Amino acid sequence: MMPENAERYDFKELLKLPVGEATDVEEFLGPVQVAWVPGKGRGLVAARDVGLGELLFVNRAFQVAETGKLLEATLRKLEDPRRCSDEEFQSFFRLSSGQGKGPLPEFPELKCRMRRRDSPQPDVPLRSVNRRLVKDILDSNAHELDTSDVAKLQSAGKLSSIFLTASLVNHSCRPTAARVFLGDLMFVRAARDLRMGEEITDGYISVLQPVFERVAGIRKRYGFELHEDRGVVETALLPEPEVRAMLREMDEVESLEEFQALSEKIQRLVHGAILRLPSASAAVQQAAQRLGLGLGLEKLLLGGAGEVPVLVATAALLEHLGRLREAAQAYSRCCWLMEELAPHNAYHAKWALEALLCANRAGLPLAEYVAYAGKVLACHIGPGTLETVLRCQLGEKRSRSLLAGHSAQVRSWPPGEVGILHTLHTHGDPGSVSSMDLEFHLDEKVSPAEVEISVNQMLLYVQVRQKCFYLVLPGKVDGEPEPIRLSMRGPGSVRWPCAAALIMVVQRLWNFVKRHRKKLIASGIIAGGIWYALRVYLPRAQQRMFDELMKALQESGSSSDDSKAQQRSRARFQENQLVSDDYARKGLRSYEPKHAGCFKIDKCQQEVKEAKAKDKKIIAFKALQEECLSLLASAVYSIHVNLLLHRIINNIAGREARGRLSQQGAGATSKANGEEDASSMKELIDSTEYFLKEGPERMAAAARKAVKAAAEAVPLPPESSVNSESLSTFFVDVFNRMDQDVWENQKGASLLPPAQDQEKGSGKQPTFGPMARLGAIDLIVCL
Ligand SMILES: C[S@@+](CC[C@H](N)C(=O)[O-])C[C@H]1O[C@@H](n2cnc3c(N)ncnc32)[C@H](O)[C@@H]1O
Repeated sequence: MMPENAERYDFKELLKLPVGEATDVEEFLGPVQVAWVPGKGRGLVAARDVGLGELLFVNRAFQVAETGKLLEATLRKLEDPRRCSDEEFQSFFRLSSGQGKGPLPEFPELKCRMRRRDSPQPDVPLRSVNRRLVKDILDSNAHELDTSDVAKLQSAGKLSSIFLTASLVNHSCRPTAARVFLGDLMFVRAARDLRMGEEITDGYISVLQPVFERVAGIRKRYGFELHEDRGVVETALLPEPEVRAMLREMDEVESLEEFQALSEKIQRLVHGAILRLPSASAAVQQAAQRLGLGLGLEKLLLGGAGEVPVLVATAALLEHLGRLREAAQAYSRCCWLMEELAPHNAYHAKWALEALLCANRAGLPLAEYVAYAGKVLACHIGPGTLETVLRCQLGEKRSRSLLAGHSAQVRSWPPGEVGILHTLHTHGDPGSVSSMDLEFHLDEKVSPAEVEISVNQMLLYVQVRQKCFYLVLPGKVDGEPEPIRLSMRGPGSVRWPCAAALIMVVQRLWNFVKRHRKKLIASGIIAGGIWYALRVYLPRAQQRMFDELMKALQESGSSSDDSKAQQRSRARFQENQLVSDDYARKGLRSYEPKHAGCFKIDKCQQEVKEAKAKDKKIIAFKALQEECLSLLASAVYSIHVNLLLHRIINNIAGREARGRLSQQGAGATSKANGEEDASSMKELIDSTEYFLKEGPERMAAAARKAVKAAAEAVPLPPESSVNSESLSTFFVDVFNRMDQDVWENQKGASLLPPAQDQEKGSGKQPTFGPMARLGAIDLIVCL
């Protein structure tokens, strides 16, 4: 890795090195020389005009060590002649030990040094070294190496180092140089265009802080006072209490909206400050003029009012929320500020990369973002390093597709910013302005019709849409300057605004499609599925649901009809029951005396009374008991049979006949069924009449027989006492026997008139008609 000239360093390899790693790479000394700088001691200046990004020098660390161990490591190296040459030893002790710590020697000679190998001679005596002095030199000149990890390629631990040439670089709150650490080397480049003799400066502390914090930080850490034009202007225009209030608010802000609101507040504060410039003291105005400010004044003041951390937080939050287009713009705006504050330092490089990556994810056209990030990285690390850094971050394939077709053409403003860059040339004496040429580079989103320009005293206002820019003129304006010659340049072609806009839209669409091919295909399939579901499946499903609903409604309607019919039929049935029970009661009036005449209760009582002997009395008693129980059983059974026959006639037989009628349809009743129903009904009516006339005797006989048989199974008094349980068993037995006699054995003759016994003489028992019989059995089971 021997550089033939300044740009022959192999950055692909250098970028892979861990921070602080020793290298064999040759140092480089470019267009720089040592000079006295008023108020600062020695410093490095440009030996000729230098272009932006030009390599100024490459310096190898004299010593690298863990932070906190640098002093010991440096002492050991200085003491040992095998490791530290006399020339290096002398150069080290020519370094500043801090302001006011003794006179500075003449300019040390700048030279390139090869990496020194430890000498093999074993017996060289060690040097004696002033520990205190070494400590002071390190305090004034040491660098921490943990800011170089821009590309996130290297894991920078907490390492400190001391460089012999780079230690001649003074601090500025508007640095002119950018440095990066690669291995044990420091690369220093021009961060702006430099004129011959212009000082090469670096930021010892963060120059993104307000002036009072920068002053205090330098005083505390390096022990010298800051006297700079930036600080003078800032102190005069930005009142410290107002900036402190902003900083306090910054600590309390929690949401994106609050950050955005705070950013707007800071911008209002800064715009108010700029308007105060014309009424500021002559010293402040001269300091502003020396800074050569145009838009830079706004940027510097925004930096001093704390806009950068607010903007970085806003960008990070937008990125986190997936609002990538806005995030890309916010990072671009950070870069826009850095152009003035600390161009091409590690932060600037980081935010240029973030803007590019967000724009890529947002599907924005990348040409400008690539060009800008390429420019910033070229000035921060070296030419062509964007590709290497992207490859390490995104991988070979993605970085290649991101960079495809984009030339690394260097553009001098951050993309994504609705704004203008300007070069301002004035003619006439300094101190008054009567005519000027202004050249605006508009970005493609701005047309000249959207730009308004007005001049007032030292300020020239340029209003682009909602944004206001202030240009501080190098002298007072005498009246309205005439003529203002304005030329517009840049990609914002206004000749064919519609066509240009259309082409831009198509281009963006095409880029988007190319980038998100797979997602678009998947989205198309999903959208097709949703369309099918909505247009085809949904109407079908709705129709099916509608049909089912109608069916359910019909069913519920018919079931309610059914239940009404059931209610009606039940009411009719109950009414019929009442009617038939009434008939049954009337029938019993003639039945009762006949039934009573069938039982000889009085005679049995008499026999009990008349019996003298105990056993005869018991026999008489048993006969009385059987007669009474038979009367009871016969009476109950008769009542039931009587009710039963009437209910069968009025309800059951009638209902069965009606049911058959409705099943077959009105008027469709078969003749055979009709005749059968009529003959069954006649059987029942005849049976009822026969029962009421002849039944008492037959019931009494059946009851007596059943009681006699049951009394043999269930002992009765006086042999045994009875309780409700034994009585219940007894009567169940009695009625079962009566059932058998009357129904099951089909000795229906007891209930049937002799005329019904059609097969009389045939040897067969007479029976009920099948329908009447079924109904009767149902009813008996219920009873
Ligand atoms: C790293 S040295 C820079 C070179 C130093 N001027 C010299 O002559 O060796 C740091 C010292 O330079 C001086 N210095 C650097 N920047 C300065 C500044 N902006 N204003 C005043 N003194 C500065 C301070 O004395 C500081 O301690």
